[in-house]
Amino acid sequence: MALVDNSHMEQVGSRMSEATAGDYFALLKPRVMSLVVFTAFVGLVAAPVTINPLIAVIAILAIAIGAGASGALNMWYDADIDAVMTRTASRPVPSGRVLPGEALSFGLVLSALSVMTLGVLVNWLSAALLAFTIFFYAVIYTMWLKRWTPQNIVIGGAAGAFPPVIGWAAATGAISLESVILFLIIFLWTPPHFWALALFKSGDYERAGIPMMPNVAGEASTRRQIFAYAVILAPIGVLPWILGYTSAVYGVPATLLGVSFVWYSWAVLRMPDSDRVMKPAKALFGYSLLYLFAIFAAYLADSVVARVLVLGGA
Ligand code: HEM
Ligand SMILES: CC(C)=CCC/C(C)=C/CC/C(C)=C/COP(=O)(O)OP(=O)(O)O
Repeated sequence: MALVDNSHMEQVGSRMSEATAGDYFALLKPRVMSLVVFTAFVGLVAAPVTINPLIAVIAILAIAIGAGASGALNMWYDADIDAVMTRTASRPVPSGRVLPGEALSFGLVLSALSVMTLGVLVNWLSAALLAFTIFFYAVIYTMWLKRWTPQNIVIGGAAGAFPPVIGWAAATGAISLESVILFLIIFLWTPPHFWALALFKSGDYERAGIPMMPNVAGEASTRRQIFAYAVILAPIGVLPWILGYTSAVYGVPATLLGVSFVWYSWAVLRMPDSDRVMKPAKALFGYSLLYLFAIFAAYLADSVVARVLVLGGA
């Protein structure tokens, strides 16, 4: 059930907007999706096969376009709530630069294009996973969970965790335990990543009527849950090393990154209730981005080192 009025999203006749290319680019959520695409790239490169470089480039481009398309569909549907949140009010649709119908068509065309490209030129398992991920983010998360339950980003976060599995499937045509662990890392990372931000942006979500955890369960409970996810995430991040999938090139940084994640989350847990500046929450949000980039970069470095060693030994 929508908590806010959607009526302003009606398109006026067949009027065209005067959107620029930059507005369409913004519909792809390029900053967030750059990290999403990086995790897909790592899944593709770390998979234990040699993939044709041209096919690899096509696969990554298709995943990037599919991820962007899901962002455009999200912005089409969420225009009503984006309009009342300070962080999102100037996005292309709520600001009127792109009409809702244009954002919807853009998202649908790019979704179809990306899935078909992956299916025809790479393989149909990765295409099916991409289609499912777009559907999960644009429909299950955006149209349903986000406005309905404070567990929205726990369940919806699965969409953001799929890209390395898609990359892996593009390279191998299969899903393996190793790619499922990469999924788990992002899945467990998402709640602290997002709730840290929600703690210091809770006013925005309250105004928009979105049931994010701090508004529903309160700040103290959100901080405890952030800490719990961090404590589970830290060892799962080291699992690829423990299971022998990687060497210390990944294992050592993953351990340090995990310990630091728990440390930042501990600071959020210990934050006094009266702290209105929320420095620890802002620090954790920033660190969460560094963590995900660095742990996937370490995974990539590990697989490159392993290949070089194999080549050297051959
Ligand atoms: C349901 C899951 C997620 C939610 C609700 C969420 C939410 C957010 C929000 C609200 C922001 C604030 C800034 C903005 O709008 O640009 C943000 C920033 C960011 N998120 Fe997430 N996120 C999720 C998953 C992910 C995933 C899976 C990734 C990457 C793998 C990611 C990467 C980023 C990055 C890179 C930024 C910084 C963007 C910037 O500098 O503007 N997020 N996230
Ligand atoms: C390959 C593929 C399809 C990847 C998709 C990956 C994915 C689901 C990323 C989610 C990241 C994200 C921007 C969440 C924002 O949630 P929000 O919409 O609640 O945030 P907002 O308030 O900033 O719009």
